[in-house]
Amino acid sequence: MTDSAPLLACEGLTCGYVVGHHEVLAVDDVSLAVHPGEILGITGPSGCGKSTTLRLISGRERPDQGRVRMGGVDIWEGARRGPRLPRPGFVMPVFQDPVASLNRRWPIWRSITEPLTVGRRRMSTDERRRIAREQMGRVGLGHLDERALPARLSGGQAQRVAIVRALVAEPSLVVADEPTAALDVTTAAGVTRVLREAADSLGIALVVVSHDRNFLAVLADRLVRMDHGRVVERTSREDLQRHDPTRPYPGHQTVDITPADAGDPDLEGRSTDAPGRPNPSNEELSL
Ligand SMILES: Nc1ncnc2c1ncn2[C@@H]1O[C@H](COP(=O)(O)OP(=O)(O)OP(=O)(O)O)[C@@H](O)[C@H]1O
Repeated sequence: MTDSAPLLACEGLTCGYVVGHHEVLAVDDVSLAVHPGEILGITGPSGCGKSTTLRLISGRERPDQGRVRMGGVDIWEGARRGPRLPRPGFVMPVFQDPVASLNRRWPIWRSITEPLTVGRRRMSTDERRRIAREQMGRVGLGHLDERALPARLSGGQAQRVAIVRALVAEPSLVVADEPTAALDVTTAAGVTRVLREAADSLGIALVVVSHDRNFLAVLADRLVRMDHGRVVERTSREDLQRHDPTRPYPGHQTVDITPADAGDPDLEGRSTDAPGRPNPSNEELSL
């Protein structure tokens, strides 16, 4: 893992918005990288630039300055309209509000398999329903009717559907913005296991934004903390887990925040030693 090239490498990302007569610098010189199978957490107070960073690194928004490279390719170099992703479905999003992220008029089989139809062969309804059922079974939703509408699902069920939808076309990168914020603790733990499994068994890289540092301490391999648009702290998983989670995090080890191509710890890969990683023992959750 440590020898692998970063799947996502961002350097010097800067993004501002004009609000009235002022410019808000939402993201200020952010550099980070993620490797296949790695989960990077981004945390920080409200308004510090987490969601904007996620939009920039997933190609949903163009930075004012800086580069976003996916699979070694600068996605904005020479781009006239949208980003030039390595392939369709290379990056998939998971949003905070799972029900709102699904088309409320579509049965869930249609939402789950919709990414499979983009730029690919036509698939019959029967085939799509079969695939949806198969995918649902893998995240503990095998008992649900794939013809149900999202309104029939609980928040946790809807988020699993949204995650399956994000994973079905085998993305290389999944970006998730507060994926458990709308869920209770138990449901959130199930969703956390599904995300971890996606990284471990499918080698998918994940970038997860959350204001909840304890949640990220369990899920992520590395954590960056942002404040006022900047990365102010980078923490390894080992450092996170050395700390008693029942107490607030004091100043744990702060490492350098130099640009990604100048010896950035983000580019040096993840640690494989992850003692506190949630154990995805539930077979149903296996992806
Ligand atoms: N489309 C936009 N237009 C104007 N200002 C924006 C826009 N998007 C973000 N901002 C501003 O940029 C700053 C960073 O916002 P962002 O949503 O990225 O922060 P955040 O850390 O995700 O916040 P939260 O945790 O509350 O969602 C904020 O001051 C916000 O008001």
